[in-house]
Amino acid sequence: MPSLSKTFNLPIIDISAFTAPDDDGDDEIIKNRPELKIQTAKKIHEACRDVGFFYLTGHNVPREISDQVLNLGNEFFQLDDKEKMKLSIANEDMARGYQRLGENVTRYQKDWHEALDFYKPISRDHYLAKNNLPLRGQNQWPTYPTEFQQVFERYTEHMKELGSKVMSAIALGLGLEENYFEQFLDDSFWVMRVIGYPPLKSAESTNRVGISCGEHTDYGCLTFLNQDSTKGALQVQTKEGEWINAEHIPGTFVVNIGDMLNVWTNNVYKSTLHRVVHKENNYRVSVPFFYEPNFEAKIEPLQPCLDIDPIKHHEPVIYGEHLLRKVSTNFEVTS
Ligand SMILES: O=C(O)CCC(=O)C(=O)O
Ligand SMILES: [Fe+2]
Repeated sequence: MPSLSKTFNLPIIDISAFTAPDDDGDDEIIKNRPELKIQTAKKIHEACRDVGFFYLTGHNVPREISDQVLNLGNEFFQLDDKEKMKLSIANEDMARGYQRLGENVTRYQKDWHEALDFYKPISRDHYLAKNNLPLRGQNQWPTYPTEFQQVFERYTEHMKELGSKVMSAIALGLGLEENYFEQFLDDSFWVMRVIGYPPLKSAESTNRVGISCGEHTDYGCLTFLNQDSTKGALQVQTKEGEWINAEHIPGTFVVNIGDMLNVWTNNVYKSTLHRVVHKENNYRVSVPFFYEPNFEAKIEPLQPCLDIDPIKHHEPVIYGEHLLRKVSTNFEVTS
């Protein structure tokens, strides 16, 4: 039976206790930082436990740059197909690069979006390169718009910094030392997708199309979604199985947790199902940044979570192996 979709307010959490620089002049934060950190960590803990999704403010990523990445993404997708296909994932490693409409699949249905994917660059002696595996290649940067690479690389630095701050808050919220996760994240195998969504109605005569992006959980650690102002596109499933809209709120990121945090917390935190159903007439752009563990990181249930429930609900996972399994089922490439 189809579920209803309605607008619902996901928690909005201010992370400035973790992000505000010591010299930014906000005396209130500087004076009360330890206490504010604990309050913030508690809010994040509750959001991760209860919904797995929240909005983030106070993140210190300049608005100008998060708007710019959306605009540059939009400009790129307006190029003609021939130009875009010059960056096809088939040129490289079947993961880094451009995927045209319908090339992404979720549960055997084509997703109605096109995308450009970037991953952490790797060296020639990386395990992936030596074993000729997917992800072994180089990122394929568009030459037009000309400032694309430079802006997205700056954005990546901001997002890695933010990812590590949110993970400090998560560590505190779980009763761990603030820097606990650093050992697993200091060489984060991040992923950044630039996604373009034509209206869903443009897919009507195409075979096996599902929705704009089929329902899924994210497979890593934390996702920071930068979405344009299109209404009603991103939907999140509540514990009750109802689909609610995660509308654009200017100046925020939508943050959700991925499967690795579900393993780390032995199911205390949920990686929540979400999907995109873009019914408006405009061309929608979103840029999710996936802040992920190191490729070699071994993820297994954490002691504070086992103190609550000693039954281990997950076997240890090596993040890179998990990633390769996921990447190999994502695309259906036709020439
Ligand atoms: O475009 C969006 O709003 C969400 C995309 C998404 O969930 C994903 O790429 O994992
Ligand atoms: Fe997602």
